[in-house]
Amino acid sequence: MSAEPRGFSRRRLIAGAGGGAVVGAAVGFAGGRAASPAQASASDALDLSTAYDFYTGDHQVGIATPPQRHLVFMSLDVVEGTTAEQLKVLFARWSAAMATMMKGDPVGSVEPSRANGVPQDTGEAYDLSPASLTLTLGLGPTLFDDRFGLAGKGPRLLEEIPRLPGDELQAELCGGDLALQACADDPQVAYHAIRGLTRIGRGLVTTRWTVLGFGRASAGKGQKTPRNLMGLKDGTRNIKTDEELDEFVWVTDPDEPAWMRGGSYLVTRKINMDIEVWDGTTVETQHATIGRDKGEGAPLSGEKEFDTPDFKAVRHGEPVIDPTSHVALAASENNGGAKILRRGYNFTDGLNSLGQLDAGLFFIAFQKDPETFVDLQRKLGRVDLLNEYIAHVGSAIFAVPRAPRSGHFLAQELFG
Ligand SMILES: C=CC1=C(C)c2cc3[nH]c(cc4nc(cc5[nH]c(cc1n2)c(C)c5CCC(=O)O)C(CCC(=O)O)=C4C)c(C)c3C=C
Ligand SMILES: [Fe+2]
Repeated sequence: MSAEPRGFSRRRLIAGAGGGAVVGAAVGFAGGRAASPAQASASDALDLSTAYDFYTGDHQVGIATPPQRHLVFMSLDVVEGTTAEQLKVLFARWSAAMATMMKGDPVGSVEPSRANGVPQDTGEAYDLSPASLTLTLGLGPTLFDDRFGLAGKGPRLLEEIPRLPGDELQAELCGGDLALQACADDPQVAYHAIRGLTRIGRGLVTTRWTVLGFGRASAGKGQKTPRNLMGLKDGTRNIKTDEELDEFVWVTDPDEPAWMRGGSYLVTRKINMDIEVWDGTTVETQHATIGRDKGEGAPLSGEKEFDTPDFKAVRHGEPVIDPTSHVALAASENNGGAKILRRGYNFTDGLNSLGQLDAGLFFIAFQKDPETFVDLQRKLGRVDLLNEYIAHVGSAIFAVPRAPRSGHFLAQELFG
C-alpha cells in the first residue's frame, strides 16, 4: 500500500449510509441466491478522522488507497502562453496545498484579520475532518505538445487513447492537459479541495470537464464489494495485493523519466447507462449479460462471490458463462494474464433531454501500460453483451507522476 492512514479515533466512527445492517434487513434479491443485507458490517464503517500523508514514498495516494465514498474529478487545460517556469511554480504550490488539505487544514486564512482582506481558503471544509482525502495529479498528452516548452519530455507511453469500437465520445467530455482527482469520505471535503486547487491555478489553467462520483464502484484491499448503478457487485476480482500492484500498476521501466517511475497511467471513461432499459430486463438476462448473479455476485459457474469462474463449464451443451458476457471477455484468464486496477465511481448528471436518468459509471483504471486498457476495451467494445445498456461518452488518459519526497513537489524533475 502506498500510504497508511494516520490517526484512528473511535469518536468519529460512524456507520455507512442508511445506518448499515439493521436498516436494510428486510430487503432481498429475487432471482436465486439471496444477498443478506445483514452482511453490511463493520468493514462498511467510516472513520472521518483518518488522514493520509501526501508524502507517501514511491506512489501518489488515490491509486492503491482503498476507495473512499466520494470523488470529484476535474480535467483542466493550461492557458496558451503559460511557460514551463510558471507550470513549475504551479506544481509546487499545488503540492504544498494538497499536503495541507489532506491533513484537514485550510490553505491559508478563512477569516482574514483585515476587514478588506480576501480569504485565502474558501472555508466550506473549515470544521470538517480530513475524511481520508486523497489528491492525485495527472498530466495529459497535450501538456507535452509544443506550447509550454515541455515537448519531448513526456512519458514514453503517454498517447491519446485511439478511437475504439462502439465509442460515442463527446469532445467536451474528453482529454485535458491536466487532471486532479479528489477522493474523500465526505463529498464537501473533496469538493473544497478541487475548488481550492483550481483557485490557486487561476490565470494558468481553465476547467475543461468534471465528474462528481459517489458510491465507490470498486473494491480495494479489505473492503466489502460495493454495487454499481446496475445493482451489480463491482470490484470482486479487482487488483488487491501489493504483488499485483507491482506487476500491473506501477511504472518501473528504467527508460521512463525518473518522475514517472513509481507512477502509473490513469485512463478515464465516462460511461452512460441506459438505466430504464436495464431495469426492464429479467434478472436472468442481467446475470447472463455480466456472467455473475446479482445477489451474491458469484460467477454463474459457482456459488459464492469469490469462487473462481470456470469459463469452460458447460450445462445442457451450453457454456454456463456466455463467452460474450462482460466477465468472460474481461477476465485475465482470457486476456493473456493482463490485469488493470479499477477505481471507478457511480455518477449522475440528473436527467437527460428525454427526461431519462442521466447516470452511469465513471470508469477509472490505473495500469503500467495503457495498451492493456486499449486491448481490453477494443474487445469489449466489439462484442460485450453489456454494450446493449451502456455508451462510452467521455475518454481521457493522464500520466500520474510518482509521489514527491518531503520538501519536494510533484514531477519536479520534469522542470530540470
Ligand atoms: C476496459 C475495461 C473495462 C470497462 C470499460 C468496464 C466497464 C464496466 N464494468 C461493469 C461492471 C462489472 N465489471 C466487472 C468485472 C470486470 N470489468 C473489467 C473491465 C472493464 N469494465 C474487468 C477487468 C473485470 C474483472 C473480470 C474478471 O477478472 O472476472 C464486474 C464483475 C465483478 C468484478 O470482478 O469486479 C462487473 C459487475 C460495468 C457496469 C461497466 C460499464 C458501465
Ligand atoms: Fe467491468
